[in-house]
Amino acid sequence: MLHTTTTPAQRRRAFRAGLASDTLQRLPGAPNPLAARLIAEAGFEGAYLSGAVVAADLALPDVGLTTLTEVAGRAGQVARVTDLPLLVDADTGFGEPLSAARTVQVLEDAGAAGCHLEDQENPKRCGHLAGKRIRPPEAMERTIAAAVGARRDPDFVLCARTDAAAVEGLDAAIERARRYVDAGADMIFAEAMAGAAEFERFRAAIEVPLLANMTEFGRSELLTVAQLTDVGVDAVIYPVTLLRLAMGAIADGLAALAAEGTQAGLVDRMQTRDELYRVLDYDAYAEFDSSVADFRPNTG
Ligand SMILES: C[C@](O)(C(=O)O)[C@H](CC(=O)O)C(=O)O
Ligand SMILES: [Mg+2]
Repeated sequence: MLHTTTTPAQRRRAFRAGLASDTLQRLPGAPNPLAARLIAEAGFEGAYLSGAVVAADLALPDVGLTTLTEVAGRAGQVARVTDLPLLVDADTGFGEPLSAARTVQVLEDAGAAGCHLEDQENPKRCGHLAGKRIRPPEAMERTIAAAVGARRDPDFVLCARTDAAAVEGLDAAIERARRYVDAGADMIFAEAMAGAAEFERFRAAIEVPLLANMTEFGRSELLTVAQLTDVGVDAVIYPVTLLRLAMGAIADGLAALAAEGTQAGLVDRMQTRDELYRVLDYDAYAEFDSSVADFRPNTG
């Protein structure tokens, strides 16, 4: 039935083990809990909760409008239906260091395997846009230290994201990453890298796992799993990929429905009722029901 069969602690250990292995941990962004089921079935190592997707789903831009409650609520909904570790985008931590500390605990309670905090000033924006403003590294170090200190499960992965490359240059971004690791970060998210060579520079400079963001229509060349593995990246997110695919299909479908006056021509592109019920494990619910009580007339 539709619930995780593992504990958050087990999923965090699995995530840590995956990051320590030679296999690139591939984390597609789950636009909803149902999609997380498909991500698991397709054999991915983990799932990602994108702040951009949580915002876009609410028809909001990704400029720090969403709250911890909204993000944690979504994280909890996704985490409870999958055995995959879930990495959550915690933006800037939703406030000052004390708030970042609370964010970590709330996301632990939601069942996440880890989260990332970024060094942008509020209001933050997508890391692939121009005009970003970066906090002083000392301020980010305080946030990381607070987050690390608040964590109750030492396996909860605290990832520090630096947006500095686009603002201060690659050397400064790498220097920040070093400092963030010293402050306690378990993983570094090198945001908006142009290509493989930039990841290589980060890789040579830091010891902890390195995360790449393969978001479309951004500043980064879309590197393959083989290319990312070659340069020593440990985890990759495809944060908005599934939302973009789904919204593309929705827009096309609406246009066709409006033009044709029927959806009949679209049916062969749809997930079928049978397939939806299979993913939902519908039969198991029916069986569960009948094991509790027999609702057929004239029995029992
Ligand atoms: C990774 C990211 O933080 C997200 O919220 O998914 C975004 C993705 C995007 O806007 O394409 C980002 O800032 O890179
Ligand atoms: Mg984000």
